[in-house]
Amino acid sequence: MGSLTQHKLPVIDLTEENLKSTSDSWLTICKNVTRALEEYGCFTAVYDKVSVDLHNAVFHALEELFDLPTETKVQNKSKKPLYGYVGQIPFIPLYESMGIDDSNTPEGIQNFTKVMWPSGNESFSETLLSYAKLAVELEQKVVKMVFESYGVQKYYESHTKSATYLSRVMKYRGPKEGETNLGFVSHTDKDFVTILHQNQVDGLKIKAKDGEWFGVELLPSSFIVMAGEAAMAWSNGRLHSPHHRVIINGNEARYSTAQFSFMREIVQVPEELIDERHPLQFKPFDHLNFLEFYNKEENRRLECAIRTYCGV
Ligand SMILES: O=C(O)CCC(=O)C(=O)O
Ligand SMILES: [Fe+2]
Repeated sequence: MGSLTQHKLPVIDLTEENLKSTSDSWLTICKNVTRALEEYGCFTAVYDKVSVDLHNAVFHALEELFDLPTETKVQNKSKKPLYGYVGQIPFIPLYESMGIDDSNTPEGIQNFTKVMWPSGNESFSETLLSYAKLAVELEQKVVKMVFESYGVQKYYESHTKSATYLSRVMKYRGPKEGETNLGFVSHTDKDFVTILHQNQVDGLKIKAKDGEWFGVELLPSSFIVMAGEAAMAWSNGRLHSPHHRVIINGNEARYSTAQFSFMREIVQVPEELIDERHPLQFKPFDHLNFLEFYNKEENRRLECAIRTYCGV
């Protein structure tokens, strides 16, 4: 049955220029951001710090990366669960991805680059690092806004210090005749906040709370900001971590980047977010241990892994 609601993802202008010139107060914008993350679990952020040139450079760099032989790409490995190469999976044949740990630091990028190009690739490293730093800025801006709107800004600094970033870079090739167009299966992110960006090929689908799936169209200056299960637990269930998947229509390859934030320190619900109307829903948890838990075969299909892991 079709729904009467035509969902459209909220679009929030987070450019410096808009934040300076809008008649809305800072707190109003913070509340709009938080409301979008409560209602849809994500929104489209307009953010022009990533120039069109940098956007183009990132996706050229990713074409060069994915053109490497599979034997090289599978060398992207990590001790951490879910951090390395993913691809060659029969039920999602279009999908391939690699993880760059600490992508916002020169060391993180270099560690990745030297595995892919043992003799170095300065332009790849520079491009990806510049991009990751700006994506982290966007993530931190959004997290600050959420903390302020909940009146818990006093925890913002320690939260930021605890955050580490993983960039997952992805390629979805166009489907061949008769092949599935499912790019990636429905899932929720397991991190705190994800920043998604893509080349000119759309494909991301979001599941609204009423169960309806809807598509997202993105410009080079727009990013999807999405709450992961860790943010949902931290907010004591206020923020929504949405199911999403990727469907590829047409033959053009889609490239995208997902920047995930993971916490080094124990994550816990601020006491300000617990009261009679909002009793504690999640015990304090270790983010990396949660990933280990989710990585186990028997836990991969849980409806809400974080609730099973540390729900009260
Ligand atoms: O490619 C995309 O737009 C989404 C990727 C995604 O959902 C993920 O890596 O968790
Ligand atoms: Fe995702």
